[in-house]
Amino acid sequence: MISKETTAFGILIVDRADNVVYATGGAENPDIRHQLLEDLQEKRAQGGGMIALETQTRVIVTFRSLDDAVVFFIQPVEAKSTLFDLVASVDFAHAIFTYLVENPYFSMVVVDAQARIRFLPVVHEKFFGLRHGKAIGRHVTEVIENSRLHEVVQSGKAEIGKLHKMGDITRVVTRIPIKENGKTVGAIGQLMFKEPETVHNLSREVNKLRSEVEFYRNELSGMKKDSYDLEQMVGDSEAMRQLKSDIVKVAPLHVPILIVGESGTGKELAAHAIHALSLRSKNRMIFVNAAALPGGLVESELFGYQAGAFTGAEKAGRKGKFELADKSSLFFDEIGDMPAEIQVKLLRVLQDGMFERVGGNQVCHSDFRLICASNRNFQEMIGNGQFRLDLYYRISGVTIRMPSLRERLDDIPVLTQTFLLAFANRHRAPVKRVDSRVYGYLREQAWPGNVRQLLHEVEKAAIFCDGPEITIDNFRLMTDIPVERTSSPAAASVAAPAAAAPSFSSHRKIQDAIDEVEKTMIRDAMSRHRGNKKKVAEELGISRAYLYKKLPPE
Ligand SMILES: Nc1ncnc2c1ncn2[C@@H]1O[C@H](COP(=O)(O)OP(=O)(O)OP(=O)(O)O)[C@@H](O)[C@H]1O
Repeated sequence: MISKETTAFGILIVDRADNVVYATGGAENPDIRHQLLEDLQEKRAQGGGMIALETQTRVIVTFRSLDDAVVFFIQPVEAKSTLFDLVASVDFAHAIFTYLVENPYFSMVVVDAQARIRFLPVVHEKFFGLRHGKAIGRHVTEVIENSRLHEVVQSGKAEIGKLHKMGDITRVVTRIPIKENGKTVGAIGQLMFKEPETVHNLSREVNKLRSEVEFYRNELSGMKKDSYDLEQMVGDSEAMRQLKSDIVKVAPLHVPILIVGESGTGKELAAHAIHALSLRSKNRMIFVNAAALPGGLVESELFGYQAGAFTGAEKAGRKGKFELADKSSLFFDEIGDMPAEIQVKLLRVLQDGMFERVGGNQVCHSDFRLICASNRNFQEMIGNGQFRLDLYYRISGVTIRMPSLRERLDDIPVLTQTFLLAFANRHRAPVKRVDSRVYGYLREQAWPGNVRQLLHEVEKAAIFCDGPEITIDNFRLMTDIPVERTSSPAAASVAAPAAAAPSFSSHRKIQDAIDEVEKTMIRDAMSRHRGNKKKVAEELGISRAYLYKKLPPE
């Protein structure tokens, strides 16, 4: 039977000859005493430590070996004590506690319920110029300038990350009330950051990230709302004015539109504008990239599938792109890259909007408005059997041709400024000015990658420009710009349905040389970017689909 005292706090002192010279409280418990007296030599050698003892009650013993004795402080803990678990399972727990109280970043000032200092780490004593132990028992306000630990003891409310000014020095601290059985028994003060600048830097970083998130959120919501309109298509040249006026005319009509033009001329932007100006604009435009359709899944992607159509299919079945585009627009990008076997499958749905889901036998109907885009030469493809003539008729109710940048050099200044403004917004940086000679220089370039390439060159120049003004020197990498790749792929701005693009046979011989240069450039860029196709396409100002076509089969 263990008496009340034997489970209480206790002290045990053992002299150099291993005799117990003092035992009180928990130290009178024979079980505890027996365990503490074991391996005394080892404990002396350790100098001090912590032990978790599992007797009838749980106790934590802290011991210290002095010159002439070993002193044990016994403290009973609750059955579910986390402290006990830590000390019992980590045999270097004592070292951890020492680290926590001695390391300047963790070390804490401890005050009791009367705000008297109970513990002040040595680093703090040195900082305040106090001799060791001199602060103990004094009211915290007498020792630490501007301390608020007494307020925290009073209020019982923590103060996290507060600035603490002591003379010329400002630090960031945390003050936490310590409670036992719901009562505030003291408080601890702890240093969080030596320099408040660290916090300012962190907070600046967080604000920057926040505004970037905000920016992308706005971008995204803009995309979701399909809020693209003609304003997104920057340019006031004659060619652009004509293009915009054509778009305004055809957008509200229920005719399929084919947008042709070289890579990077803004075909996708035009598709957005057409949708935004159409009567279907309140519904989301649905996208299909014909060049990126996964082989085995083309049909289910486009037409959807019936419940249980195949293994791995979603239980409830799934809508395909045509169904999703009901009462909206369906944008088929890179339609010229559509594999022949798929082309034939599109004929019916493009004729009357009727289709069947994969695995189903019910005929569905979708009221979609078709917008297609391609940088391919349809006349050539139709001529050599790569593209079906009947499909071409169905997609090209009206053909819109995007002017290349070379045909609208007057737009270079406004495009450059637009890109610089967007760049500055994105990076939260001031907008750079442009030396007027830059525009003349830019007009002289070949721009095979069109607006996309101009965009990339302007952004690169903004990165390389250290000052507030962009000069020709900042475009030095433009020596990399490849020679002109192709001629315009298609015909007049708004063409009659059957009007295919003009032939380019007169360019054939030059074309061979161009193809050769193109091959070399792609090969070099592939090796420079270690096969990263995205980067290669970006650098060369060509679309990824085009790049895939030009790469040798793997
Ligand atoms: N008139 C313009 N005003 C502002 N930005 C433009 C304009 N035309 C093109 N751009 C920009 O150039 C880049 C390429 O445009 P987009 O993707 O619409 O071209 P694309 O003709 O569809 O290219 P691809 O044939 O390679 O798919 C985009 O970043 C786009 O925002």
